[in-house]
Amino acid sequence: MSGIDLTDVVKRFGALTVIDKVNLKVGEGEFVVFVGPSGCGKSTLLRMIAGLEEISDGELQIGGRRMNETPPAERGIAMVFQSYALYPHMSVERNLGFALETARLGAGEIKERVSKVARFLKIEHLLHRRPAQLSGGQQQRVAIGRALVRSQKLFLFDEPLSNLDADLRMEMRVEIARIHRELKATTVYVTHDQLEAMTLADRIVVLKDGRIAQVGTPMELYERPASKFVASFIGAPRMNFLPGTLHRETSASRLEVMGGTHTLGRIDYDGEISIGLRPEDLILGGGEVQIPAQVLLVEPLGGEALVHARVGDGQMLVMKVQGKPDLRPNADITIGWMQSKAHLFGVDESALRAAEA
Ligand SMILES: Nc1ncnc2c1ncn2[C@@H]1O[C@H](COP(=O)(O)OP(=O)(O)OP(=O)(O)O)[C@@H](O)[C@H]1O
Repeated sequence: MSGIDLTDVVKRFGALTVIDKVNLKVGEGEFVVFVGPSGCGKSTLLRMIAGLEEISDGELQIGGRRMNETPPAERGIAMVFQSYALYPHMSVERNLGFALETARLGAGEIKERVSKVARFLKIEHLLHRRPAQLSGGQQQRVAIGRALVRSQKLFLFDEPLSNLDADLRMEMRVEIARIHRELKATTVYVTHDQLEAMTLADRIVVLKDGRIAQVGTPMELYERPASKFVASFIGAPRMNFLPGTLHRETSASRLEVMGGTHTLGRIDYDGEISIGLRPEDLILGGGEVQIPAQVLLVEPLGGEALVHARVGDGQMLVMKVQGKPDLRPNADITIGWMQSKAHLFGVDESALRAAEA
């Protein structure tokens, strides 16, 4: 039993509240990723689950048992940090087996478990090296191996890949996904990296100022962000925002944007809004709603390109298009979108939805 249950969990450092009544259930075997801006409390919350930070208020249960007062070593967790924290003077083999030595397992069993994990992570050929003789990716594999060797049911990762270059990050991301698929351990993972969050998570928890802004599957957060904050946080390049106005009428709403007026399904809201448009949902020279724009810059990315354009009185938009469009700076273009792809946010920044038909 390794599900996690956080109830009204609070963390204060002196007068500063950094985790503010968080409620969250992580199911057994689930992979949950914490994301949010720097300082929002991701690591603190993870460290509270690990027992490395005390819980000021509220309750933490793991596997249905209260853990607030339980020391880290007795929580049944394995943690992998950004800094690999390997022992520099020990071989990879001893680094992997050290926790088992301190748990007083016999030499035969330690050797067996270490070689099984080394085989699983494809680091058997490195067992006799010291950490300094390994690449960053290899060191991180050893750090993960050290967590695996203890056969815990709950894994906590704190930005484990952020010291690696882009290629290695991708390789290790695939590796972590494989480990989770095969071992099905409950996993909580903190990252800054969109791609890691979107590809690894069963559910993403978006934190803001020590509170949960939204919890959902990656696609739920991408397709139905609950607020402008979540919308701008999930997706790369970031969502564009244009100012607009909604007028509620008897059976429909009228949307004004950049001088044009459009009819939408009825939304129970009147007044100024922000229209959120993902770069990949903008259409060059098409769409139900179209606005004039001027090209600023085209960035070719290979199979696709980012077109930066100016609309209205100096507002900027980024559009993702397939191939390499033949557009010069200052060219006049039309940018459009389908109504169903526009995300509308009220002045309080929460998402506005059309009334169900
Ligand atoms: N020991 C401490 N004493 C006082 N304040 C702390 C302590 N540790 C963390 N904080 C504060 O708690 C808040 C949350 O920090 P935390 O490291 O959890 O954020 P984070 O979301 O993980 O940030 P980052 O993405 O930059 O790692 C920050 O405002 C931080 O300054």
